[in-house]
Amino acid sequence: MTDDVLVVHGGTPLSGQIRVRGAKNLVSKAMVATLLGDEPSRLFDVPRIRDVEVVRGLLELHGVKVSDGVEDGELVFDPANVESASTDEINVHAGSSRIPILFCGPLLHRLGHAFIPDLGGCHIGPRPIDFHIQALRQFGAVVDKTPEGMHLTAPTGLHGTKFELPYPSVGATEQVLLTAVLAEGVTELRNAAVEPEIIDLICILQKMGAIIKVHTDRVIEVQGVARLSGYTHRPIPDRIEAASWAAAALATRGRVEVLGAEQADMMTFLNVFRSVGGAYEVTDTRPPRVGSPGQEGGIRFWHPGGELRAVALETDVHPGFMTDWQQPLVVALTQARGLSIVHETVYEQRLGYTEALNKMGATIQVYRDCLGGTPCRFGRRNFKHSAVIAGPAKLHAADLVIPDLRAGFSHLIAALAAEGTSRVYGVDLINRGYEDFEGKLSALGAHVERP
Ligand SMILES: CC(=O)N[C@H]1[C@@H](OP(=O)(O)OP(=O)(O)OC[C@H]2O[C@@H](n3ccc(=O)[nH]c3=O)[C@H](O)[C@@H]2O)O[C@H](CO)[C@@H](O)[C@@H]1O
Ligand SMILES: C=C(OP(=O)(O)O)C(=O)O
Repeated sequence: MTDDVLVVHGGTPLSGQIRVRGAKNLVSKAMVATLLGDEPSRLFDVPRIRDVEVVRGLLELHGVKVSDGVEDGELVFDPANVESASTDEINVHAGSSRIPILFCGPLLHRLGHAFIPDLGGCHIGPRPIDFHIQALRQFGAVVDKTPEGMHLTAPTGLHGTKFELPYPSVGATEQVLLTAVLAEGVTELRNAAVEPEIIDLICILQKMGAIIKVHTDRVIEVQGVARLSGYTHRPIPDRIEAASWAAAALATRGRVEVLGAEQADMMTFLNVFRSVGGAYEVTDTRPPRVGSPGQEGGIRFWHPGGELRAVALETDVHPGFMTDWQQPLVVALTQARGLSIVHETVYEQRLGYTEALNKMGATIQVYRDCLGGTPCRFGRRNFKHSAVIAGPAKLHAADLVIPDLRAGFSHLIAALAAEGTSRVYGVDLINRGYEDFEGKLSALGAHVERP
């Protein structure tokens, strides 16, 4: 742990330009989808993050040849020789990411069996996989949970089914999509998640030859096909990373242009950002004309001076305010005048990181009640899932230990906004979802160093 520490000299506004590439929460799934094709696939703008390494490792273990393409960030996947891998080899990746659960359908289609290691991901609630397992069983999979991981077979193949999600889970929706596309017959999924990353995954599957209809009211219908080809795809940019840098600009009273950020995927965040008192400008996103270098677009975020305003917000499924935007934004809310209220309705335990902010001088109280909005699933279950943030607070330096990905980035923002020198331990965790965050911090003029 001692060499996994970043020394942050706070108090300098972040200023400059950085670029975001393909979304962590799409790219990893796009990589899994390559298993479904009988031809190579090509994915652009793949960020160098830990989750991508984990999925690449798992694909390679299963015989997919992964190679670099011509462009920086381009990967080519050849699934011609998909084969079984040993449980020991697969278990090397146990606990490292949530994506392995999405290998179930594709491996069952390609091999007739699958082994899934224990999942990782952020510790922000119990994160059960009951919807995944129920759906897979309905498709015809036999699921056997053992102490070493999960074994699956499909003795009579996978067949289309009707399934209604108790909650619009992103992962379970992707599980159904990745299984239904090659299943025999029609699948109807009700109460599906419709996050932009899911729509982009549907675009990829459609490019491969899938027939997927997105109806109104969260209903998705998939008509299974006998084979899928490869795809060529440029993924949607990472809207969580973009919002994280926006929050960092606001908390440090700085100005950051996030090249690649897409307005359409961030509308809800932009509304809140403006309500708090942040300013932004969507920069030119027109595609370059043939023969001209063109201008890469993005969104410029800045603190316009004066005081920030408290807001009340509630995290929700798309098109609501993303839960993954919550932690970075709360740091900026510690600087807003008045009482801000944040009601976390997606995860039971995503407010633990506020203790560290309080240690730095913030005043944040967490409550078990559903504050400021509609009662949610957690209100009667005794989870501290609402926060009241009193501001503005003068943040001071502290020694911090990063608990998870987004909380980790929020600790970093707090240290940058605070006066004095903080030591942030466990920063390598941030590499799971933020490409070259240290390089980007330096590009934005942050004073950070490895001891
Ligand atoms: C790799 C990835 O894309 N991660 C994202 C994905 O996570 P992930 O796909 O894991 O999140 P889900 O949308 O599935 O989870 C939402 C809620 O549903 C619950 N649930 C989910 C599945 C299940 O079988 N049973 C169940 O009860 C979860 O505990 C949680 O309370 O969507 C989340 C919600 O936008 C984001 O925060 C994560 O960044
Ligand atoms: C919760 C997150 O990711 P994961 O599902 O990979 O843990 C996140 O990206 O904020």
